[in-house]
Amino acid sequence: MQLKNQSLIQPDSAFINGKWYRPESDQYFDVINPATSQPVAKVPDLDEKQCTEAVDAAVKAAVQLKNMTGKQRAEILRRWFNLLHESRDDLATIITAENGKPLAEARGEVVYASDFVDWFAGEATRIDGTVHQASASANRIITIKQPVGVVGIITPWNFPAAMITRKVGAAIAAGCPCVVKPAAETPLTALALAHLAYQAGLPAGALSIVTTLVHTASVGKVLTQHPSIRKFSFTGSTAVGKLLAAQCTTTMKKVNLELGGNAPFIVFDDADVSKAVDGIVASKFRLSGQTCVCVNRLYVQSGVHDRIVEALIARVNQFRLGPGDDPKTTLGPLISKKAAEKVAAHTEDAVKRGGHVLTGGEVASDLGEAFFQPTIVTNVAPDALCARSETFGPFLPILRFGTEDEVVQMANSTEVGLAGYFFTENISRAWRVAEALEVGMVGVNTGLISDVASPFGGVKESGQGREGSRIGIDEYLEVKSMTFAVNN
Ligand SMILES: NC(=O)c1ccc[n+]([C@@H]2O[C@H](COP(=O)([O-])OP(=O)(O)OC[C@H]3O[C@@H](n4cnc5c(N)ncnc54)[C@H](O)[C@@H]3O)[C@@H](O)[C@H]2O)c1
Ligand SMILES: O=CCCC(=O)O
Repeated sequence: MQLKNQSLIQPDSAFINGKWYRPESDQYFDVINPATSQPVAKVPDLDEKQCTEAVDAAVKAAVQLKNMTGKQRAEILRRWFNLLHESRDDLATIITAENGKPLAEARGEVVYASDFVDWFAGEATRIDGTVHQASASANRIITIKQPVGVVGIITPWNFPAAMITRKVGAAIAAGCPCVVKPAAETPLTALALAHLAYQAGLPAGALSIVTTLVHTASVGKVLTQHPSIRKFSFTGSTAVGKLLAAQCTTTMKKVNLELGGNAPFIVFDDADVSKAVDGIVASKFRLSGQTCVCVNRLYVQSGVHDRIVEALIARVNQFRLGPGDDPKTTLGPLISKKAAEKVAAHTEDAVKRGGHVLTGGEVASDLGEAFFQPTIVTNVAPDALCARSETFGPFLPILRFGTEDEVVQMANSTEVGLAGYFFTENISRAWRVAEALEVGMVGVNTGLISDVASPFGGVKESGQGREGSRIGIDEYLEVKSMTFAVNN
């Protein structure tokens, strides 16, 4: 991989205790480029012992980070932000090589990821307490906020930079060291981020990157069960999140879970059709449909159904499917062959239940095993697999509906609730539906809701807690109340 700054990738190394770490063992795993199915690098397959070393280093760093002022931590974060910004082309190249997303999207992710670092640099200087009126007249009560302690973090492959900085930026701002296990598909971005964080002046041990494949479960046990880790933060599927949250109960860690979604997108008859189509395309096809907030089910009211479908087909047929490093590509591969097979299975199931494939519908095997054609299916049954669970691919199932009550009921009929979207020009309906949707985040007349300033998180089985925004730092802080007796 050709980079301007070749030091962002070190051969065969992880990053532990402030240094590139090359273990003596011969256990490594390949990082695969999804566009070619070929290896782009190999990284160490670290085990629970090496993860524990990273935790021990973090325990030492905790004292140092806690004793810094918020302003000092903010200065480190600002320098990190500047380095991320200067390295944005290289970081985008690394993201595209291991994740597959088109370079333009990868650059966008670097901006999004570094914005979290900048944002939390600001929050580091605003960790304030409160004053309370005591019930007993002799007492005075104040609160302070203190860092929760060492944080264990596990992240997915779909945003190899942003899913890390959204957590680590907040944790460092609060004064908490982090031990991160990135997804085995995308460890290189995580390692480059850590290298730049130390160049920015992070104390040794404050951020370690434990790369692993074979030892995923045992490393996960260290991060969820080690008594010195006080907080565990996870982004990934609901199934894995449930397992890891259960492991955390043995030591009663604070837990933050950002899990799977199944976002409904509703277009009412009174919507601006052209804006709605823009919103659907932006939300559905970002990262080839592999984001937790992507539209998973599109509900269109009968009066505008045919116009919406026609406009969507025209837009989808303009996509150029190809490898992410080709500047002409507008839609990249999925993360793996298995991911493409899942989209094929959802297509097949929808068709079996009466769905009509209007465009796409197949693996684009001429390009590679992880490419799937952008697909639109109409007449989808409410009980189809794609309506009940995340497809995580460039597959748009369309369901027709009649009334507002009916569609809100269908939108809410899932066990998850991360994002939901709708388009209407009726202000009363906008309030009603926004309040009625059982999700953590709503897009009203927009398909793009991700913003560092907006609290990110879900309800029901989509998780617990909120990341980003001015409340995201609270995930890494404990409130301590102090009662002072003034009349002895
Ligand atoms: N809510 C959010 O903010 C958000 C953001 C991005 C992705 N997601 C969700 O993530 C999922 C896609 O990501 P994925 O396929 O990487 O999810 P995943 O749950 O399979 O993996 C996520 C991480 O968990 C690790 N992991 C898996 N099994 C483990 C175990 N037994 N012990 C320890 N670690 C383990 C993986 O190696 C990876 O690092 C989707 O469901 C998506 O909606 C949610
Ligand atoms: O995949 C989920 C995270 C996407 C985002 O933060 O916009």
